[in-house]
Amino acid sequence: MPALPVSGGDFRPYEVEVGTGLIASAGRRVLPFLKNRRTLIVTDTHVGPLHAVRLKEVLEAEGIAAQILTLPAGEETKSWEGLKALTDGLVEAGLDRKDVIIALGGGVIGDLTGFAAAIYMRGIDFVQIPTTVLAQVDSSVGGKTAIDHPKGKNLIGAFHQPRLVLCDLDVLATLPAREIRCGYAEVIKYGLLGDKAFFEWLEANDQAVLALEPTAIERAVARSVEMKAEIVAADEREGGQRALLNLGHTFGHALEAELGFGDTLLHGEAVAIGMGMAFRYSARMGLCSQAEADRAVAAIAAAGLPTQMTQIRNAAFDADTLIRHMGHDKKAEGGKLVFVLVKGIGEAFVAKDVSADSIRDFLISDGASA
Ligand SMILES: NC(=O)c1ccc[n+]([C@@H]2O[C@H](COP(=O)([O-])OP(=O)(O)OC[C@H]3O[C@@H](n4cnc5c(N)ncnc54)[C@H](O)[C@@H]3O)[C@@H](O)[C@H]2O)c1
Ligand SMILES: O=C(O)C(=O)C[C@@H](O)[C@H](O)[C@H](O)COP(=O)(O)O
Ligand SMILES: [Zn+2]
Repeated sequence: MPALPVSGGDFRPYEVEVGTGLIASAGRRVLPFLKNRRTLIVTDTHVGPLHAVRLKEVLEAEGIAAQILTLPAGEETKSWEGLKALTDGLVEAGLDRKDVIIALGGGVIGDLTGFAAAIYMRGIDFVQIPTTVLAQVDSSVGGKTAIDHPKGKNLIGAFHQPRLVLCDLDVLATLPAREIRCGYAEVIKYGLLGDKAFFEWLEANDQAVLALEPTAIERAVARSVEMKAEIVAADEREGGQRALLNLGHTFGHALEAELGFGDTLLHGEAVAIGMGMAFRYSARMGLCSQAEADRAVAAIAAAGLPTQMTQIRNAAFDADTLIRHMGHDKKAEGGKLVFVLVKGIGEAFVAKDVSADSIRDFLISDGASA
């Protein structure tokens, strides 16, 4: 399929390639961006043994000197410690401003490498080779890079767009089923926030997407990237409509923060629950019909994703503690919470007039403790 452009915004345009055999031809594809014919591949301990050596060989066959830096797999690496290890590695590798780093991994490696690229020598280029469904459909595109802070998700970061994104569908074959479901949460998010026809296609094809059937996964990734590219081009810095990509995230990030950013609750699962909550809250407030909310929740659950915080653990989450976490949400303005709510499936909007009391009442009705 033709490359998808991310262009039209106030940033240097770039392309997202979606297809098979992209790592096999990565040397030729990244070469135009490498002035020094050398690079550092940043990966993690799961992806490295599976895909990094092959990428290095492909690059070397094109005359590109490639080193590999492997960081521990998992959300914990999106931290000051992970950033220190990576920036130390960049210094040790002697990379200069004309060099390009390659992020080979999921959203953790992509967000961390993008942030390191944004600050190393005040900014060098990077290429994204996302290896999870989630990273292909969401995190590799759009230039949000960050690490987590114990108080909140992605609190330390920068906008820094990649030069190129290669979404090689072949690498998804080694992905655990739980991670495929996490990626699906961000895929269905696009339908829920702004494309009811895509949502309906997903309702009918969810199992084919989850089974990575070639035409289904290609369509799911391509449509997601297309929607993200359009929104990012219109509003790179989230002054307005980019916030729609945050559907489910105010609730989801609060749950992630409360659980300490480990693997008890993965980001995609948190977003799945958060979207369930956003639809239930919207229905409770009379903004959307109960039938639409039930349909959205049923479609998320049909993919084997959780939709309620009561599914995470037996002990109830404390409503006020969750609201405190929400206070660290980057959408909050002057201490007021901002939520992405819905009028129906495919009709998300940004709500700035949400009272903390109504959220508290909702959280308690949804399983939190008072
Ligand atoms: N920047 C953005 O716009 C954006 C968007 C969405 C999510 N995110 C961030 O992305 C992160 C989540 O990303 P993720 O879900 O990709 O998690 P991840 O990077 O932790 O990857 C998930 C797991 O799969 C493993 N893995 C990755 N590719 C594999 C492969 N091909 N085969 C086998 N194992 C593989 C990883 O080692 C890890 O254990 C979160 O930190 C989230 O905040 C950022
Ligand atoms: O690209 C965006 O914009 C998003 O909101 C995509 C989200 O899926 C992603 O999780 C993002 O990292 C959240 O951003 P944050 O600004 O809420 O930390
Ligand atoms: Zn997300």
